[in-house]
Amino acid sequence: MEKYIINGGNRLTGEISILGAKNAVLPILAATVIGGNKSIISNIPNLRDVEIMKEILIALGCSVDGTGSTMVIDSKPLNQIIVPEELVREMRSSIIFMGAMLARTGEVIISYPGGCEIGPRPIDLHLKALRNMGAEIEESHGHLYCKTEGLKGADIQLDYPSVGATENIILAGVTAEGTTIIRNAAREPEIIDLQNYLNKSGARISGAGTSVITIEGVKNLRDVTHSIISDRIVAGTIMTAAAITGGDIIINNVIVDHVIGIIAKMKEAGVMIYSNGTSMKVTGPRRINPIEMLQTLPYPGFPTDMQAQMMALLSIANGTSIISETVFENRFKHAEELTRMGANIKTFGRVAVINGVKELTGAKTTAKDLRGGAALTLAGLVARGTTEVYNIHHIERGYEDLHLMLQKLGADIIKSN
Ligand SMILES: CC(=O)N[C@H]1[C@@H](OP(=O)(O)OP(=O)(O)OC[C@H]2O[C@@H](n3ccc(=O)[nH]c3=O)[C@H](O)[C@@H]2O)O[C@H](CO)[C@@H](O)[C@@H]1O
Ligand SMILES: C=C(OP(=O)(O)O)C(=O)O
Repeated sequence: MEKYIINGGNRLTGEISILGAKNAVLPILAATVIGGNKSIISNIPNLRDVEIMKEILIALGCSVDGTGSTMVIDSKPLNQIIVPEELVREMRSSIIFMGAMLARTGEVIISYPGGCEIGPRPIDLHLKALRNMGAEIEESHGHLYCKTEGLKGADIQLDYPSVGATENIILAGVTAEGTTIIRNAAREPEIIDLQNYLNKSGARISGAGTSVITIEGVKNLRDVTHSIISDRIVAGTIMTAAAITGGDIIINNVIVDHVIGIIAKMKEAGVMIYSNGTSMKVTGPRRINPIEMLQTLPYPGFPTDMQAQMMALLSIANGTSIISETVFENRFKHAEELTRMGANIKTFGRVAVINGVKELTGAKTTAKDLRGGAALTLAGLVARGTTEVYNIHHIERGYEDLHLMLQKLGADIIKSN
């Protein structure tokens, strides 16, 4: 089983460039099946989740080609309606094939999605919306049998601005008859990237990035070339690496607008940040300030995907911080692991109280999920002695060679068997 071994204490300095966003590329790859067209997608990070998406596309009959960070997908030869269960169970984003395949073939058999265990993660909002659009969905033994005689535009009010449900509805609406309106839609930047990709191929979508999205159904999609936006959560993770080590890092190829919520909280913690559109200089203070209240919220609120990393940072703050996790029910598994490293953290349901300690000490820890694993790695950078992070396959779902990025910035970290 692969692990990271980190000898803490190095101040991280240097320059790094951020790659494409996992949460943007995954729904876009699912969307490539809709048109029976060719999509050339660039700036794709090399991640386990991307690999699984690729395997699903191939299993559905699509041709998938390309080198390095560019993928060429031709969905014309698609000839299957079953999305393989063992792949669907690997990650959450596989559920986006439901909307995409209903749009393409009017039929799909898919199981309940897997992914990080950070709460129950139901898909009721997806199912309700797709049923409203004319899909018949039967659930049996963990499988969803979905069929439609033809999707129809609908006016959909989401009870919660779910990212995945918003994406599924957009995809179902692309070639549906008439107009689909999503109210209380998720406003994440990755939704805008999905809209941009689809519109380049001839879809007629507007409003992504706001809470009302309108999709006018079209008959056909054409070939398309698209470059994925950079990953705001990887950028935030590297910002935390600078902050936690008292380092000084220039982060390039970041869309600063997408990390404003993260910058605000980092500044509260005493981190110095200078930015100019696509670059940031992040300098950690001598001692981190506590944050009175950090609450995770749908975008543009503070991202839940940065909560664990911030907890690692605040564990060495000069005082007490409170984190309230409002998005997922069970996303504090890293707290117990950080405690092994000397952190003083108490959790009460969805609230964590972090009493900052002067120093963390190296320990054997286990990544329980993707961002929790990143948080342990960050803590290891500053801990006295050696930290081992096990189960790094979780981390590799969302970070391309995190250890190499950190090595480049001066960290003493290796990946080992
Ligand atoms: C691949 C991807 O883009 N993943 C992101 C996406 O996940 P994902 O799309 O799964 O997140 P959602 O926005 O759908 O989920 C947010 C909350 O809504 C609940 N919910 C969701 C759908 C539903 O039908 N019913 C329901 O109750 C979920 O259980 C959760 O508590 O957004 C999350 C919230 O920003 C991020 O943490 C994930 O990194
Ligand atoms: C929870 C995450 O991803 P997913 O929705 O793919 O599990 C994440 O990126 O932190």
